[in-house]
Amino acid sequence: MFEIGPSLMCADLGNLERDVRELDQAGVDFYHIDVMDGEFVPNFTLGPDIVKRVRGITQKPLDLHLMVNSPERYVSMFADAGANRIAVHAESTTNLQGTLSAIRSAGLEAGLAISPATSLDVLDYLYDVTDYIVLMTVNPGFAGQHFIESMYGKISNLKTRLTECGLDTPIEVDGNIGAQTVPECARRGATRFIGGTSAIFRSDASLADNVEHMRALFAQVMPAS
Ligand SMILES: O=C(CO)[C@H](O)[C@H](O)COP(=O)(O)O
Repeated sequence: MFEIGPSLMCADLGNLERDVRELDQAGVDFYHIDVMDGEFVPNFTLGPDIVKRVRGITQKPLDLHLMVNSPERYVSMFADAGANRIAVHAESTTNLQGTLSAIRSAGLEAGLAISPATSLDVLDYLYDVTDYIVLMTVNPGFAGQHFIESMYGKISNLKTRLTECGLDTPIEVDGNIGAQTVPECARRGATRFIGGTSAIFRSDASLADNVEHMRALFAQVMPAS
């Protein structure tokens, strides 16, 4: 029921293959790959060549978070590189509905990424083209930030809206997801957890141990998970 997706922008990029193989062994559920263009957010991260390389190492789903302007330009590029899911932000395109539909038409799952200050109303006419929601718990752009406390209430509100619509759309939380935040996010309805610098890529333990610690946090919420 709860899934772990390591955020590869936080991996040791000089040893990416080693990290992915170790995380595969540890049984993570998918990989989260952040794509930034230095315009939509003030940072640069990973691109199609890295997606292709990771696709050659693992069979797990590749979950892309596009923090780029006009992401519709890149859907087929990332589909060809081996992505399984692509999430985009409302603020990044003038045709959000069309972009989500194009992601689906390319055979991928379409995700709506929602920044901390963006209202959940953005979903109102998009439920039928949205396969999952990435609820950002920090402002997009950088790893290692503080969790924005008001996002707990936002997760609950989102869960309520989805339930009222009879939907079980996965809620993915991203940003400072770790020991302090996982249990409360899970209690409020998040089911996919992006593990970055706070959870998976900590230097004080092995990747496998960190995955195990995350699973232990889920068990606090739902002992049978
Ligand atoms: O999307 C992101 C930043 O925009 C990262 O995936 C995310 O922040 C993970 O890193 P951390 O757990 O250190 O916050």
